[in-house]
Amino acid sequence: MSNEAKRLVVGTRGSALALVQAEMTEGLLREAFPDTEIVRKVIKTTGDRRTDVSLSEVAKVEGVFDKGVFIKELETALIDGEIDLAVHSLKDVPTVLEDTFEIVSVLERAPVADVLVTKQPGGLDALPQGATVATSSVRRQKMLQWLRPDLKVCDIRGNVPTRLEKLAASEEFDGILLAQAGLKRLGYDPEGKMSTDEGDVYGALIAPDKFLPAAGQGAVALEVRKGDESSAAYAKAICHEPTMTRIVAEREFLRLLDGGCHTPVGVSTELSGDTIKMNGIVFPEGDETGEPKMAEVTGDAGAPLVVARELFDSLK
Ligand SMILES: NCc1[nH]cc(CCC(=O)O)c1CC(=O)O
Repeated sequence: MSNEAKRLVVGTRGSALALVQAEMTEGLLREAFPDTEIVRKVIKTTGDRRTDVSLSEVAKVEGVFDKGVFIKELETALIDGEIDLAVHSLKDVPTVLEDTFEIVSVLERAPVADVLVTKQPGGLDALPQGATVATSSVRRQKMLQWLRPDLKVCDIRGNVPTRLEKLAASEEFDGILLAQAGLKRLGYDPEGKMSTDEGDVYGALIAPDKFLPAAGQGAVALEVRKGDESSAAYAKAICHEPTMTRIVAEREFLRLLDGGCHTPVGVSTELSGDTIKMNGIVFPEGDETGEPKMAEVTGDAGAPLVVARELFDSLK
């Protein structure tokens, strides 16, 4: 990197969670590069603008490629040179990027479980027969109805704090499903009482061995223009390698299944020494209510793509 006045512009969405994740990124960058000015630019995405319809509708209505609804405008800002580095929740990033972009780094991952948040404490076991749970994720819908066929599901939109408020105020549904990572990063206790302006709600973890997370859940990804070696070097300097190994494996598995965010797929990984253990679950698509397919494989953590393919092959 040259010696002229150095400046790096970090682009982020404006949601409370996105801002926390941007702050984490900027903090690490400032520590590693005290001589570089780290600047933030907040960008509104299609997904932030269209909170009136379901997420799958947003992609269709707005003509945004698959699940890029939370990233498209950040990528445009990268291309226009308005920002040098885009910070994303990795879960929201499509498994296949346009050729112009590259995910070059990830921050240390937060816990990956899903959390059931309800109006009464007690978690899943305390939810009455026939209760309704709101979620916009097909994976969460399918997994929930597989564990509890009596439950009904409905759609919900909005950022994490908004969803908690909607739950506290709702007459229509009794619970929502959220990522432990997002709640934790926003300062909520995912295993206890959470206060909102509309009242208190209660979180309970769902064991991730029963309820597999989305690929990349809890990870923060840093994206640059392909070929922008300077920005890539900044990002790579703060990369958490064990997280990178895991998310490469998880995203490869999802890519092989050709899944976007609307594919009912769960995947989890665990590193121990030189090995990586992967668990996968795939639900039949559409309105079918068949049994899911599940598999577990263990392999060389140095070859995450190979292990992901083994998991994929064992589910075919
Ligand atoms: N599109 C929603 C989204 N994207 C990332 C997170 C949470 C943080 C994460 O899982 O990385 C959430 C909300 C949720 O699932 O509760």
